[in-house]
Parts: sequence; structure tokens; C-alpha cells
Amino acid sequence: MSAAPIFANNELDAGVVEQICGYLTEDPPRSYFLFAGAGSGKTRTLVEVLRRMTGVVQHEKGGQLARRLRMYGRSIRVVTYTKNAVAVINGRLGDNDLVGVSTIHAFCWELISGFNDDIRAALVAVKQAQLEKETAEARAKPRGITPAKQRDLDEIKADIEALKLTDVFIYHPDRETHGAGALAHKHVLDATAWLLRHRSTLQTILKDRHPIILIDESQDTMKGMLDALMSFVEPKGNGLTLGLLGDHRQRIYTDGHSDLPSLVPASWATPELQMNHRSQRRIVTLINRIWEAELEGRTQPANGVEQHPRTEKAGGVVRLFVGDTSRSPEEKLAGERWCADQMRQASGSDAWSQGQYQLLALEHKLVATRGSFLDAYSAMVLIDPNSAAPTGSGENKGPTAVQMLLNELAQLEACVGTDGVIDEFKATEVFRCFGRLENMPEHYVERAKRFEEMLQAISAFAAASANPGATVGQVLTPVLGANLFEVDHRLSEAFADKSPAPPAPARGEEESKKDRIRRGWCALFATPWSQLQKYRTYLAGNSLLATHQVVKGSEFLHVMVVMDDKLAGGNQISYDKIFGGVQLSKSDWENVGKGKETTIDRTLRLLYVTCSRAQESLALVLWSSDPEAALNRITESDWFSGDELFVIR
Ligand SMILES: Nc1ncnc2c1ncn2[C@@H]1O[C@H](COP(=O)(O)OP(=O)(O)OP(=O)(O)O)[C@@H](O)[C@H]1O
Repeated sequence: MSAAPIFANNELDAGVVEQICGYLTEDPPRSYFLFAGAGSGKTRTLVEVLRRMTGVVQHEKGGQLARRLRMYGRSIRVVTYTKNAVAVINGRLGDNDLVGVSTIHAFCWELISGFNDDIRAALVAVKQAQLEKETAEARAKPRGITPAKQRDLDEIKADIEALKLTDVFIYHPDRETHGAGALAHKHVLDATAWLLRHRSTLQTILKDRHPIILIDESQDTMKGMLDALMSFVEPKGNGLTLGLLGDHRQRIYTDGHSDLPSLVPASWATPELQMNHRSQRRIVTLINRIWEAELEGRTQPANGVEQHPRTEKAGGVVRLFVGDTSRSPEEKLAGERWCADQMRQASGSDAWSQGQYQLLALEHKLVATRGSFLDAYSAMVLIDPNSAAPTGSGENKGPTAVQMLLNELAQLEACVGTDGVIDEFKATEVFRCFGRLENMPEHYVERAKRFEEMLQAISAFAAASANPGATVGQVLTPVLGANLFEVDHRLSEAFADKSPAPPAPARGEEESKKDRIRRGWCALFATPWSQLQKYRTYLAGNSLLATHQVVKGSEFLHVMVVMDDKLAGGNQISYDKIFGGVQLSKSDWENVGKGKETTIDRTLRLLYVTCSRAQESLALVLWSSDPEAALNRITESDWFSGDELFVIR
């Protein structure tokens, strides 16, 4: 018997690749925005289009385009969100000199590197605009420019002066860059966006090299860059064609546009992928319901297509568990184990009893608490809030000023055996690798003295790091004392400063950046050393507890989403508001009145992303401040049936 009738509905999107090939080969070509929902196979679609446009798969007009590209030495540029995505696309595409795939950071740096005068002008202009904006905002406040704010503004002015004195800018898209002229990832994007808008030669170079640019995860792509690129494609036939792929329902970073679909010009094509190839029917139905929900406090439109599961994926298990958020962390952990057991019974899968399910706890503070590295994480947030947590691009390695702690000392620690004995061969390798053997004294007596000093410091480091009660400060003492590694001046200055931590600001009180950072250093030096290793694992995205970084583009057979606002940190996200355990706040209503994005909007998208990672079974665990109210609201909604709801006792 033929299988065709059973799978007939799986072919809903069969024509989309050809549609897109049509847009790109029209004369003049047409830009497009592809609505590609969760699990819709957008990478596959992208790769199939690229194969046709570069002559790998036979396609009449694609072949002509490939010949033109080759004749003028041009290529199609694909911009992705992570290095991992670059590898996936390159792997599926194989050797193809007509396509260049890179992250947005690498793409931008390729365009501007070496143009030092332009980079300087761009960064000064960007900082100047920031200074003017922040000054105007502070002046508009009832208390005007406070001394703390003035210090921040002075810092921006000092940054501008430093930029003016910088001759050469250096950067590497794959890692943090240090030293004179080093640029942060964000600055490279800012500078490129500014230059594309203000330097017509750069626009010409861009079009000449890459007449077609396809951007994956466009909902999270930095808006400045996207705006700059979108402004060049009009009018049609201008020499640049854009293809934006994305799912605005899955926007989880604040860099992107809040409602990209509404910004897409009417002249663009808007193809859609309607299938969800990843999840069982029950999960697809749930994510459709979540996105359509008419919730109080929602301002984002419910635009986008309803998804269809594959016909053979007709099952799936979903459960919602509600517990009291005032329970202790230990009780919550026990509660979550009970939920896993319920999931095992409902799904019949032993994965739930063997810990082989993915726990998604997206709030960084919740991950830090469950992972026992909250002190380390909180200190890093104070030192540099923008780099303390991993980002979706996978580029984040923690605050620059603490890199020695996270890299050199981690490697040195790995040379110490469980018995406390140092593997000298391995330790020498570490010092060699960080260039610490290059400037040893030439005279043998001096040299022996230095070796002895280093050995003593390493022994003291080994003893301190093996002590379970040791703090970061205690472990650092011998390292800094013997100058074992090159140290960021901010770290050594903070360590030498023995003044006490400034008091934390009272609620509503403004704190200067300097005080905040000082509090961070004091907290870090007092943090148990053992937490740093866990923090490092988390930054690298290798934690069992997933972060945003893991979630982007990932899929797992069984997923447990833990929602606990108490540990969410900040008021950006509130699951309890979505599920009815907490009422909307005054500022939520003000945002609704102004049509601005609300907590409900952000949380709904996060919920959408997490739920859509699950293939077979999905457990949602809500720790609510009013479980009864939440349960009533959930029962009224059509998200779950009665037998899918459980109370955690
Ligand atoms: N046409 C298809 N037929 C069968 N399976 C497919 C098809 N396209 C994708 N898949 C499978 O469906 C799953 C989801 O695909 P993929 O991860 O590419 O989706 P996506 O659009 O990138 O999703 P998300 O945005 O949610 O990360 C994968 O397991 C993939 O192998």
C-alpha cells in the first residue's frame, strides 16, 4: 500500500523553496521576509534555495544567477546568529565559493576592518549621540542630573576622548579582544551600522561584493544593522536584495525590532512555512494557542501563520504543574522530581525517571540558584551586567576584567591533582601558552629565584583552590602576589583597594556605576572559589540547566520548563502574570495605554520558545505566588484540558 495518502499533508510547504528562488531571480530581484515558525525547517529551506541559486542543484534561472555571480567575483552572503549555525549551514552546503556564511559580527568586521579613521568617526558619533540622549533624559527627571549620573556622563566623555586618541582598532569576532584599540562586539555592529548609513563608498562596496544577503534569526538581529540594510534595498533594483528569515514569536533578545513583520515594505514578498516538523500534535496545538491568546496586557499582534504538525506525529504529552513559590529551594527541587515522575507515568518514557530530560530554566538567576553559583553570578552582574550571562550568539565569555580568573586560573587549577600534587609538566605548558615564560630573567641565579617564587605561589594556589571553604580572594592572593599571569588593571586595582563595599542602593535610589562595580568586586572576592567553575560551565553553555544560548535552534525529546518569577531577576519576565497568579502592575497598564511592549508580551514569547523545543513530551512547572488564582485562570483558558493540570502538594 502506498504511504502517500498518510503523508499528503506533510507537503504543505513543498513550494516555498521554488517561490523564494523565483523572487531572487526575478528582474529586478525581489526582497522577501520568510515567516518560518518553530520547527519549520528553515535551515533546510535556506540550504535548498542556496543550492539552486549557485548551480549545485539544476535550476535554469539559478544557474544564470550563479554564472553572473562568478563572472563578477561576487557571492551570496548568509548571516546567522551563532558560529554553530555557520557550521551547520556550511556542513550541509559543502564547498561552495558562491556563498559566504558568517555571524553578523564577522560580516561587519570584514566590511570595516582597517578603515581606522572611519571606525573612529563612527564610534565618536555613536557615543556623542548617547551622551546627548542620556543628558537630555536626566535633565527631564524631577531631580535633574544627580552626582551619580554626572559621573556616568563624565565617563562617556572620557570614552570619547580616548577614542579620538586611538590610531588602530583591533577586533576578533570569535573572542574578546584586549589591549589598546580593542573593540567590543557591540561596538563593531554600532560602527558598521553608522558607516553604512553615512559612507556611500561602504554601501557600494557591500553591494558590489554581496548583491544578495540572507539573514537568519532576523527577529533578533541588531536593529541598527537591519535598518541600514533595509534602507538600501529600496527602490527595487538598487543592487541589493535582502532575504530575512525569522520568527517574530521567538524574539528573545532586545537587540531586534519589536515587530519586524509590520516593518517589512509592501513591495517585499512574504512567503510562509506552515509546517512544524519537530513536535507532536499536542505540543503544536499548545504553541498555536499560546501565540493566539488574547491576554490582558498583551500589545503585540498575534500575526503569523498557525502551524500544522506532521500527520504521523499525532500524539504527544503536555502537563502543567502548579506549586507555591514560597516553598524552599529544596522543596521546589523535590516538587520538580515529583513532576518528572508524573511525566514518566503519563508518557511511559523512562527518560523522565533517568534524568534524561532537558530542564529549561531560562532566567539566569534561576539557573544560578539551581546550579549553586548565585554569588559568583550576582558579583559578575554588578561588575558588568552586559556580559555576565551567556548570550545567544555564544560569544559571551564573562566580564573582560575577570578573564584571568576564568581562563588562566581555570587551566592552572586543572594541573592540580585530587591529591593536591601539581603536574609540573602541564603547569609549564599553561605558563608557556599564556606567554609567561618569555620574559624570564636571563641570569641563571635570578632565573632560579623566579622559578622558586613561581613554584611557591603555585603551591599556595593549589592549596587554596583545593580548600572547599576558600574564597576567590584567598585563591587570588598568591597569584597576584607572585605576578603569575598578566592581569587586567581593573582586577589588580580592585584587589589592592581594601576599602569596604559601598552599601547597596535603597529601592528607587540611583547608584553610580563606580559604586556598583566596587560592590561587585567586593562580592566576587568573598565568593566561594568553587562557584567559579560552575559559573564557567554555565557561560560555556554546557550546563545541564539550559540558558537562552542552548535553547536557540535546539530541540529535545522531553522538556521541563521551570517558571519561577521569584528567581527571575528583574521585572522583564513574569510567568505568574500570564497564568493569573499576579495582577498586572500600574506600569504594565501604562505600557498597554502607550501601546508599548509589556511583561506579558516578553513572557509569552519566552514561553513560546521554550515549549516549542519539545518533540515528544512537555512539562510546565509554575511556581506561583497565588496557586489557586492561577489554577482558576488556567482552567478558564483553553490551553490545557482538566486532566493535564496538577497541583504540586
Ligand atoms: N521537510 C522536512 N521533513 C521532515 N523533517 C524535517 C523537515 N524540515 C525539518 N525537519 C526536521 O524538523 C526539525 C526542526 O527543523 P529545524 O530545527 O531546521 O527547524 P527551525 O525552523 O530551525 O526551528 P526553530 O526556529 O524552532 O529552531 C528537525 O528535526 C529537522 O530535521
